[in-house]
Amino acid sequence: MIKNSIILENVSKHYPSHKAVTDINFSVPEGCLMALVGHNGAGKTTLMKLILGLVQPTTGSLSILGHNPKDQASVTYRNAIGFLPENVSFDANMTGKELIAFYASLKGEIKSRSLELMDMVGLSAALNRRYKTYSKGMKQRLGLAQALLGKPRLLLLDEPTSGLDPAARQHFYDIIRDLRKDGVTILLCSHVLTELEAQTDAVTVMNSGRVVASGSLEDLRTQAGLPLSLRITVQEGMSEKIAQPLQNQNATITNMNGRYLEIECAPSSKMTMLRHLGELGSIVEDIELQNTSLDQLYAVFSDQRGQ
Ligand SMILES: Nc1ncnc2c1ncn2[C@@H]1O[C@H](COP(=O)(O)OP(=O)(O)OP(=O)(O)O)[C@@H](O)[C@H]1O
Repeated sequence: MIKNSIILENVSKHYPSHKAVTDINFSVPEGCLMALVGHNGAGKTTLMKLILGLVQPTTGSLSILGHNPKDQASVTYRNAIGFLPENVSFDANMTGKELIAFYASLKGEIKSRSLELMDMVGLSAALNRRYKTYSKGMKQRLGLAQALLGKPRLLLLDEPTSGLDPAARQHFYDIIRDLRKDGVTILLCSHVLTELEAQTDAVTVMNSGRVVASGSLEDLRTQAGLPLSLRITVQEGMSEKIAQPLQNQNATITNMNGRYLEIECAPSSKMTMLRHLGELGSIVEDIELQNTSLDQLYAVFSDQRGQ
């Protein structure tokens, strides 16, 4: 049976001045990477705070690694949670080595492991430099090393790649992949949808404090109902000849020249369309299926108000 590391049932957090999140339902299976996306102020950080037990829900219930964050009697499970906040900040005058040693001692982690983590995030050469001399990307990487102390089973990462250059981003996702191989569950907030697309198992889209869509990219593509795009390469001069038969199959031609046709069709008629193209034999030289990107899906769902 699939175990869920995070379960939220009808969770709301209403402040006197603002309804931060309303009636949230979603779960994250063990070992899954769930991306949480939404406009500024959509409620993503509030959800993370609820999961961490830093704020209590106005209504609804949460189960985090099998525990209710409200339950003060079972705080030890929190050692299995790592958190990287959006704006990491540490004591400016301490060195990286001193800082990681301090957080390691709080988590009961041995010193050698903290140095191993600093090496993993590429900060070995900066161990003896003061935090205030670190670049934004280095600060972020120190934050990640801190979040990984104590071998967490659940990681909450709020905009983890902000300030990282492309190589450091790549390195960050390499670390994430290794953690996932070990079964770590990850909830990651980000505005950088293009880089998330290849990394996530599932996406939850929030808008105005509500979940407007949640599921795998495939689920979201189905829910969005956007047409499927195909780019077809044909023998020179043959595009016009096959345009009409394709239109007869309910395809819409969006672009065409002698060698190429771009068409859109309903996702449900994908196989019919592919079979039809197969029957055209050697006229068709190549077919490229263009999946709806997370950016396009986000545009669809973020325009919707919560359900
Ligand atoms: N303690 C609070 N009291 C009142 N309103 C709050 C409080 N905390 C958050 N809010 C409001 O709740 C809404 C959701 O905030 P939250 O920080 O969760 O959004 P977010 O999706 O993380 O945004 P961002 O992407 O900008 O970080 C915002 O309108 C915010 O002003």
